[in-house]
Amino acid sequence: MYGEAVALGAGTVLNALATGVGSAFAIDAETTARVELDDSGTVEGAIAGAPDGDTRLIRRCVERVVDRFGDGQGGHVRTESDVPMAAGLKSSSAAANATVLATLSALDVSVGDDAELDREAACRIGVAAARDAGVTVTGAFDDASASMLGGVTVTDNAADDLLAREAVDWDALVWTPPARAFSADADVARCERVAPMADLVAELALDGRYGEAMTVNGLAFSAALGFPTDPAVEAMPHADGVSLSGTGPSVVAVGDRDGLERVRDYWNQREGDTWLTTTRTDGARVIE
Ligand SMILES: Nc1ncnc2c1ncn2[C@@H]1O[C@H](COP(=O)(O)OP(=O)(O)OP(=O)(O)O)[C@@H](O)[C@H]1O
Ligand SMILES: O=C(O)C1=C[C@@H](O)[C@@H](O)[C@H](O)C1
Repeated sequence: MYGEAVALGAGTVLNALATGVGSAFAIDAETTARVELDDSGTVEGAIAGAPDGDTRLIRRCVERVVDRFGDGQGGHVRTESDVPMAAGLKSSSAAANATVLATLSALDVSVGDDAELDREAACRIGVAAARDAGVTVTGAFDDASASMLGGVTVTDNAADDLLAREAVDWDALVWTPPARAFSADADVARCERVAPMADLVAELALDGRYGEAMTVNGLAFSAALGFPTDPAVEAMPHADGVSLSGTGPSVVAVGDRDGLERVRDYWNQREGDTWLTTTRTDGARVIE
C-alpha cells in the first residue's frame, strides 16, 4: 500500500502568535512525502538530508490517518523537501500536508471537492498532528491551509476557521539566513504584546491589502521576536510588501520582478540564501 504526495511552503502575511488570527501565502517550494503501509503496526519516519531530524510530526500524521481510515496498519514515511526546516517558510505544514495526502492515497481514500474528504478537512488532520507533536503554537492553520489549498489564506487558528482565501499571482523574493528558529520556541508573550498591530494587519489582509498587511506584520514581529528590520527597510522602496516570515528568520518580499531584483542586490550581500520565486495557487496534490 503506497502513496506519494507534494505540498507547498509558504510565506507570512500575519503571524498568528499574537491573536490567533493568521495569514499565509503558498510559494513555489515543495515537500514530497512517500508512504509505504504494512502490517507491522508501527510507523517509522525519515527526513532526506536530516538523519537526526525530528520525525514525530510525520509519524503522527500517518498514525492519525490510519486511526481514522485504516485498519491498524504501520509502515514508513520518508520526506524530501526544498523548504528549509525551521526557517519560517512553513516546512512543518508542508511536511504534514504531504504526509497526510500520501497516507490517504496509500489507503485509497480519495481527496477533493466531490470526494470522501476535501483538502481543507485533510489539512486539519495535519494540524491536529502538529499539535500532538508540539511543533506549533496555535496549530498554524494559516500556514497549513495556504500550503494545502494554494493562494493566500486568512484564518482563525483558535477555531481552525478559514476566514478568507484568494488565488494570488505574485513574484516573491526570499532571504533565508543560516540561523534556524523553531516555532515552538518562539516568545509568545512578546508576540501577544503586539496584538494591536496584529489586529490592524488582519483588517488590511481581510480587505485584500496584503502588501501593506505583511509589511506592518514584519515590523511588529521582528520587534517582538528580536530580528533585524534592516532587510525589510532595504526592500520597502522596491517591493509591494515585505515581512519576517513565520517565526523567522526568513524574510519574504513580494512585488514586481524588477523591484525584487533590486532588493536581491541588497540581500545577496547578507549571509544566507536569497532566491526569487513565485506564489502558487494550485496547492498540494497526490502524485500516486
Ligand atoms: N521535511 C520535513 N519532514 C519531516 N518533518 C519536518 C520537515 N520539515 C519540518 N518538519 C518538522 O517541522 C518542525 C519545524 O517546524 P517549525 O514550525 O518550527 O518550522 P517552520 O514550519 O519551517 O517555520 P514557521 O512555522 O515559523 O514558518 C521540524 O522540527 C520537524 O518536526
Ligand atoms: O506555530 C504556529 O502557530 C505558527 C507559526 C508561524 O508560522 C506563524 O507565522 C503562524 O501564523 C502560526
